[in-house]
Amino acid sequence: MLIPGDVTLERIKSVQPKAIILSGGPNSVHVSDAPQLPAGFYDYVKEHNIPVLGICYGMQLLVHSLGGEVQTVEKDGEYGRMSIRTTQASELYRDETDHAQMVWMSHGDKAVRLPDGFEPVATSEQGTVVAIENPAANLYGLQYHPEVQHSERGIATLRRFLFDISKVPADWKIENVLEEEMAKIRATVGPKDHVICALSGGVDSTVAATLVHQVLGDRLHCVFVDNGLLRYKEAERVMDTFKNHLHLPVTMIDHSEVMLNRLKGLKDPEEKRKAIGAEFINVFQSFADKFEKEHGITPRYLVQGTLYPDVIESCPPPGTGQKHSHMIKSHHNVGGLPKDLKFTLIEPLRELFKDEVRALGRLPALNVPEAFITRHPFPGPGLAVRVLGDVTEGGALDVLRQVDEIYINTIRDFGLYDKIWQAFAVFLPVRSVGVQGDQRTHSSVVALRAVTSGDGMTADWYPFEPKFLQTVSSRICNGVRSVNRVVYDITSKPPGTIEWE
Ligand SMILES: Nc1ncnc2c1ncn2[C@@H]1O[C@H](COP(=O)(O)OP(=O)(O)OP(=O)(O)O)[C@@H](O)[C@H]1O
Ligand SMILES: O=c1[nH]c(=O)c2[nH+]cn([C@@H]3O[C@H](COP(=O)(O)O)[C@@H](O)[C@H]3O)c2[nH]1
Ligand SMILES: NC(=O)CC[C@H](N)C(=O)O
Ligand SMILES: [Mg+2]
Repeated sequence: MLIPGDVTLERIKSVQPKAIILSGGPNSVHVSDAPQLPAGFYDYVKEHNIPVLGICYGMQLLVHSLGGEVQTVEKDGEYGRMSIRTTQASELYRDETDHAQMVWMSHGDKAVRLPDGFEPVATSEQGTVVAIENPAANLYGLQYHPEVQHSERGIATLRRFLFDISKVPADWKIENVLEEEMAKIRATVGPKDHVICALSGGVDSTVAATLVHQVLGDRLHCVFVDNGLLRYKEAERVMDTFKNHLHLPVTMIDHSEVMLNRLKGLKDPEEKRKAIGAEFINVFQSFADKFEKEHGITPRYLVQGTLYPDVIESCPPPGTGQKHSHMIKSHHNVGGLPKDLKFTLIEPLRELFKDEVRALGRLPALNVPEAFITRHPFPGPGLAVRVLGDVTEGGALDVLRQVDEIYINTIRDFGLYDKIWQAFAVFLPVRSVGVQGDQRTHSSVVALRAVTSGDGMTADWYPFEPKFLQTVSSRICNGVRSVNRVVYDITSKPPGTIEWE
């Protein structure tokens, strides 16, 4: 169970935890309103012998609150990939002494003195203490993120903490999520209610729509919006696949003119995201109004394929108590929603990550075709977050469509599509000098991005072979007249994000 970091001890007691994980967060323990442990926390966990694991900020909080010292480092922050090594036998790693692994880090503070009773059991290449434990008190800390896919043995360490040290039963099953979410929909939506589903052709909304459709049947009305920010021939392709493979009734609404007019002149990524979120809702509202006129019933519910990362990265919604997390970017379907939203949202995937959604979609009960399950994610704001700045300037969207199509086709030609989690091109708001056919050119620059990931929360850049890069670069410059330079993005997340805006 997830509960906010600033709850009372009574709230913690009410869930009768078998183990407690204190998560990471953007604060430093030295900031005055940083999340603290409630008074009496250590007495409570000691009395009930509840193991506690602090991750990143959580570990720093353990160290700080128990009398150790945490310092903010000026240089040598650790963001992204880092090698660590266990230094002695421990409870967390059992007898794995002197064992190296690659982990993912994201911190600028570190523990420089440990509280009494704690031992350092692993350190990073840069000498930072990255794992600590006090087994007698059942307290553990990891400075890196074991929960992310790129931490090699992270899941094994979490399993060790939860199932061996804490003896928590391993009974979470994706099948249970399916049943619980279907039951929630049955309990929420009345027998005569009609529901709209925002359907994009992506994995998440397709799985969400299939799940809701099983409960509501023809009272579900799927709407696919052509927002003018889609990829090359995307609208035709999506409508075609729905018709031929999924057999869900979908209405396509062309909103591209309104959307592009609204985006004219907008340069700030957040302003763009908010405008797009609002326009999406305008489309669903008009659809609901029209439905009411025709059928005398107002659809009051809106299904979206929102995932947990969309929620974490967006401005924390009011009332969730998540005041300590930072807004990274407003996902159009969460932080980009207008304040006066008239729909009640149905988001059956809201607490899941992408790999879990893929597993859900593959369950025989849903049986979503593999072509949907394995698609690379494509963000709702589409090419608008890949044309940096004003998307309506200088034909950038068209150039990007052509470049993206060549890039993805080349990835397919090289048999790499399923090895890459997401790949796309970015149109940069700069021009570079080139020479083509002995003529000077002053033309566009595009960046290519390809990442590996499991859930989109962290990512690493994909190490293409030189042969691929040579081929794709010449195909793009030869095939798209106004591009004379191609660059490849070699930034992991963190410190970058996957999209550029
Ligand atoms: N063009 C669109 N038309 C209608 N709804 C959309 C569109 N794009 C996005 N949405 C809605 O916004 C939600 C979030 O978009 P997002 O891109 O994260 O998910 P997805 O498209 O379903 O899956 P994926 O992440 O694999 O692309 C979608 O699940 C869907 O409900
Ligand atoms: O539907 C979406 N609406 C959005 O506003 C949005 N912003 C980012 N993304 C997708 O989320 C994943 C993580 O992206 P970032 O590292 O850029 O935050 C990547 O898969 C991104 O493509 C979005 N999807
Ligand atoms: N990811 C985190 O929990 C970061 C913790 C803290 N803000 C740091 O930079 O050290
Ligand atoms: Mg999408």
